[in-house]
Amino acid sequence: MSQRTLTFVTGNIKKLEEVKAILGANFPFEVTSHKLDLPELQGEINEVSIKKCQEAARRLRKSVVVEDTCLCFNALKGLPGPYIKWFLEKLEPEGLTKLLTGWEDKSAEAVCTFAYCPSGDKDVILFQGKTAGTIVSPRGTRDFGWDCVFQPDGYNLTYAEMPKHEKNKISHRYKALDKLRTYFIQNSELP
Ligand SMILES: O=P(O)(O)OP(=O)(O)OP(=O)(O)OC[C@H]1O[C@@H](n2cnc3c(O)ncnc32)[C@H](O)[C@@H]1O
Ligand SMILES: [Mg+2]
Repeated sequence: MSQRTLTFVTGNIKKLEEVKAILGANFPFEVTSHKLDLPELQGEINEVSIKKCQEAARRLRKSVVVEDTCLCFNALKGLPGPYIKWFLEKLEPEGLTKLLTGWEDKSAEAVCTFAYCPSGDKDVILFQGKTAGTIVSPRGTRDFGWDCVFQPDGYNLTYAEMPKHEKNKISHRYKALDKLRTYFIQNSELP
């Protein structure tokens, strides 16, 4: 019997790896990916995800899942937030740490938002997960975004120093996918 598929639209291979590892074999849908670097509008976190999802569904003409990840510094009232990609690209991980030099508060929140746009439907369903942590000087591997500067609360290791399966048990992405998984198991006739 062929398994139903869920199309995850992303230009980021590391995200896709984590999504597959976290959902694992028991997820009732096969996750296939479509590489598309979508335009990301400015706005609040949920708004960015909703627009991104609608655009992906419009372009591919089918139901899709997209994901947007934010890194929010509390001292900066949530910035860089959805703009973290561009901050990271220009400043590199060292620069992210330096951004907080003038502030005592180094706390931050990693926020992951999956958005599901059922085919032909304007309504977008969001699944969000948050993990609190501290911004530190870079430590660990450099293979995924800002992992080397984010130390989750309760750990002495940055995400980049943790084995992948440890990160995947506590991460912002894990928490969001847990909600998405529950939804798709309860609505297994979708998409
Ligand atoms: O095509 P999409 O899915 O949008 O992929 P992207 O790489 O553009 O990703 P975002 O727009 O969500 O921007 C988030 C930025 O944060 C990085 N990032 C996302 N998840 C991360 C994680 O779990 N750990 C570290 N960096 C992460 C990612 O590499 C980007 O630089
Ligand atoms: Mg993006």
